Amino acid sequence: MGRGRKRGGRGGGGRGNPKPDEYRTDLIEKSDMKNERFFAYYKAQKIIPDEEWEDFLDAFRTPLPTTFRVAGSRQIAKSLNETIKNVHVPLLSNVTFEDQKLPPPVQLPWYPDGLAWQFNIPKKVLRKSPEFKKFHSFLVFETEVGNISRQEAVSMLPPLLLEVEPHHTVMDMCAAPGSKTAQLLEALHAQDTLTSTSIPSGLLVANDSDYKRTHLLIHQSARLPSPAFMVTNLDASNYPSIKLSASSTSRKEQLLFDRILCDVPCSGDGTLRKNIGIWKHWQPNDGNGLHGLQLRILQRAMKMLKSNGRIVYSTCSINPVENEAVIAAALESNPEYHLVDVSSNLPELNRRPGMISWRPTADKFISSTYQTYEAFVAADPQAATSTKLTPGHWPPPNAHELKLERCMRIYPHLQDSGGFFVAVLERKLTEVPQIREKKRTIENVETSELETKKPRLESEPETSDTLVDPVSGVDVKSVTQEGGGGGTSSGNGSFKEMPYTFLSPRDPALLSCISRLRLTSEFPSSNVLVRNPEGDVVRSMYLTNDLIKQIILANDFTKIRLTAAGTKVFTKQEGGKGVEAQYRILGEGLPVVLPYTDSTSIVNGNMSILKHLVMSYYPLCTSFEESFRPVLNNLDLGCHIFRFPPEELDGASLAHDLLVPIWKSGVSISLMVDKKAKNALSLRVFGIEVPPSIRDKKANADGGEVAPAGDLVDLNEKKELEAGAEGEAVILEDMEFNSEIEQVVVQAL
Ligand SMILES: C[S@@+](CC[C@H](N)C(=O)[O-])C[C@H]1O[C@@H](n2cnc3c(N)ncnc32)[C@H](O)[C@@H]1O
Repeated sequence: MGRGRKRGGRGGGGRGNPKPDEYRTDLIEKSDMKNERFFAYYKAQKIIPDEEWEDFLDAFRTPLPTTFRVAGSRQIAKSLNETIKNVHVPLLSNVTFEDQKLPPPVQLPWYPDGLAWQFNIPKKVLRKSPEFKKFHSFLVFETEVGNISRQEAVSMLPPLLLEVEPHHTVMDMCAAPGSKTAQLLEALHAQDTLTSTSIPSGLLVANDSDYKRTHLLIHQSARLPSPAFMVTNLDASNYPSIKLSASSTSRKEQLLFDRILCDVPCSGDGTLRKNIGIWKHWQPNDGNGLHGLQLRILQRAMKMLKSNGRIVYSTCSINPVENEAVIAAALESNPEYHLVDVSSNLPELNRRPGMISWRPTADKFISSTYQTYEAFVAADPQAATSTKLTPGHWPPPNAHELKLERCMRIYPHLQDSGGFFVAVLERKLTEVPQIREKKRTIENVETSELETKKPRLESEPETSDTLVDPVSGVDVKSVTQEGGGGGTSSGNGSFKEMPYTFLSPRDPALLSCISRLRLTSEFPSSNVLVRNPEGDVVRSMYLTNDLIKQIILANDFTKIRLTAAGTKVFTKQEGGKGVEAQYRILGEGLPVVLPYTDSTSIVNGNMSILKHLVMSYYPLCTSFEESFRPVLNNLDLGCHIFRFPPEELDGASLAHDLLVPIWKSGVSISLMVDKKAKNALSLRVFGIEVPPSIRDKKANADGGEVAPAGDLVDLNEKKELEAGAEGEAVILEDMEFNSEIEQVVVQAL
C-alpha cells in the first residue's frame, strides 16, 4: 500500500514533530524507491552504522516536511514570529481532519531565536482543512513579500555557519535560486529596523554561471532590497579578480572576501526525499564526475579569501567523493587553511562527523554487490580509461591530520530532514602544519590505485592575474581567465545587460525626487545609478553603497558580467499626467530612503484610513473620513509617504509603525504596493484578503464581467484607469516577474 508505515523508535527521527503517516497519501510506492547501486555503494562506505540502515532508508523514502524561516534581519521577523506562535499555532493546535488530529507547526529546535518552523501536513489536507488553508494563505502571501522564506531545513545551515556581519565582504559562488543568498543578505542587514534598511559597509556578491538563474537571484533581492548587493554571471571555478580602483595597478587594489559560500553543484542524492527521480538513475559516477568542478570552485574561493576569513563548503549530497574528498584535496593544495571545529555550534542539531575513509568506485554497473575500482578496471579496462578518477577522489593518507571529522554530515533519519554536508574552513597564515606541506602526489597513492587510475591531480588553472590579500600583503596567487567550468552558460556567449551609469547629484530627475520627499543632505545622491549608456533617467534609479559604486567604476561590467547592482529606489510614474513630480518612490526603496526623509514630509494616518486604502482601488479623496480630507486636499499631486502607527481597531491589529508609498492623482489616492504585498498586509493586519479589483473580476469572468452598478470603488477605479493613472499596472510591471520566477514563487508553498 502506498502509505508510510508507523516508524517507532527511529534514531531521533521525527523529533519534536509527530508524523501523521496516515495522511501520507502523497507517498509513492516505497517498493519503487530502491536502487541496488545506491545500497551497495553506501553500505560499502559504511556511511552509517548497520543498525541504522533501515531507518536511514525509511527516512529517505518519506516525503520531507514543510519547513520555512521567518526572515531574520528585520525586527519585523520577531514580530511575525510572535504572530505565528501566539495566533496561528493555537488556532492549529486542535484541528482534526477526517477524525485524525493534525499536528500544528513546531519550531526547529536548533535554529537561532526559534525563527524556523516545520509542519507535516499533506497537500490534500492543506487544501481542505479551513484552518490550515488559512495558514497556508498567510505563508504564501508573507513569502511573496519576503517575510517568510520557504527553505529546506538543512539548507539553512551554511549561512548560519558563515557568521556574516554587516561590514563583511561576502561572496556566494553558486547562488541560484538564492535561498541561502537571502539568508546572507539578512545577516548583512542585521542592523535594519522595523521600518528602515541600513546601508551596510560590506557587500554580497551573488554569482551563478547560469544566466537565467541569476534572474531568480535578482527576484530574491527585491524581497530584501539592499544597496550592498550585486549579482554576477560567471563560472565560479574561474572567477576573475574584481578591481577596487580603475586607475591604480597596485596589486593590493583587488576585492578579497571575508566570507565565501561554496554551495556547489552536486549529485543531490541528499534530496532523495523530494527528488524521487534520483532513485531511478543514481550511480557512483554522478559524484565522481562533479568532484573536479567542486574542487576547482573551492580552490578558487580559497584564493579570493582574506586572511582570517571563512569559507563554508556545502552540498546536498552524502557522497564522500563530493564532500570530504574535495575538502581534503583543497586543504592539501592550500595548507594555510584548516577545518574549523563547529561541533559546539547549534548544539540541538543532530549530526555525524565527517568521514576519514571511503572507497570510490567508477562501476556504474554494480548491482547488489559493491565492486572495488580495481575489480571494475580488471573487468573492463576500456571503461576504466574513460573514467576520470584522480588521486583526489581517494581518502588522503593524512585524513586524521586534516581533521576531516570536523566536517558535518546530516542524514535524513537524524531529525527528519534532507541529507546534507557542510564544512567550515578558515585561512590562518600562522597555522601551517608541517604534515600538510607534504603534498599528496601520485607517488603516495597506493600502488593498486596507481595502476588503475588516471595519474592526474586536478590541474591548477593557469595564472593570468595576481591577487594580493590587502590585510596580509601576501600573494594569494592566481586568477585565470581560462575556461574549465564544466558546462556553464556564462563563459562564452555575449553579455547583453545594460551598463551602469551613476547620475550627477545635480541631475534634475534625482533632484525632483529629493525635493519631493524632502530628503536630507545626508542622502547619498552620488550613489544613484541608472541602467543605460547615456545616463538618462528613462525609468528607474538605483542606490548602491560606496563599495559597490567603487566596484562599478573600477571594472568593465561586461568582464565581471554584472547582472544587477544596488536596489531600485525611484521610478518614473508613467501616466502621471499633469503631475509635476513624475517619479515615485518604490515600496522596496522606501525602507532604504526612509532614514534620509524629513519626518515633516510624512503624512500620518490611522487604522481606518489604512483599511480604506488596502480594501479599495484608487479611493476618492472625498471617500475618506472627514477629518482627513483637508490633509489630502493639501497634498501636492504625486508621490508621498504615509505612516500608520501601531493600533488595534475592531479586531484588526497593527503591531508596529507601517510606512507606505502613496500616489495622489486628481481626485484619488492609491497605495503603491503590488497586489501580493497588499494582500499580505491585509491578511496580517485585518485577517482578510483584499477584494478583487475590477480588472481581476474581468479577467476571471468569461467574456468579461461588468462592474456592479453603484460600486463606488470599482467605478472610481474605472475612472482612474480612463484618466491614465496606471497605478497597479505600473507596479506589477516593476516586479519584473518572468514565468520561471512566478513558477518558483507559486510552487514555494
Ligand atoms: C546547489 S545549487 C545552489 C543553490 C543555492 N546556493 C541556494 O541555496 O539556493 C548550485 C548552483 O550552481 C550553479 N553552478 C553550476 N556550475 C557552476 C559554476 N561553474 N560556477 C558557478 N555556478 C555554477 C548552478 O547553476 C546552480 O544554480
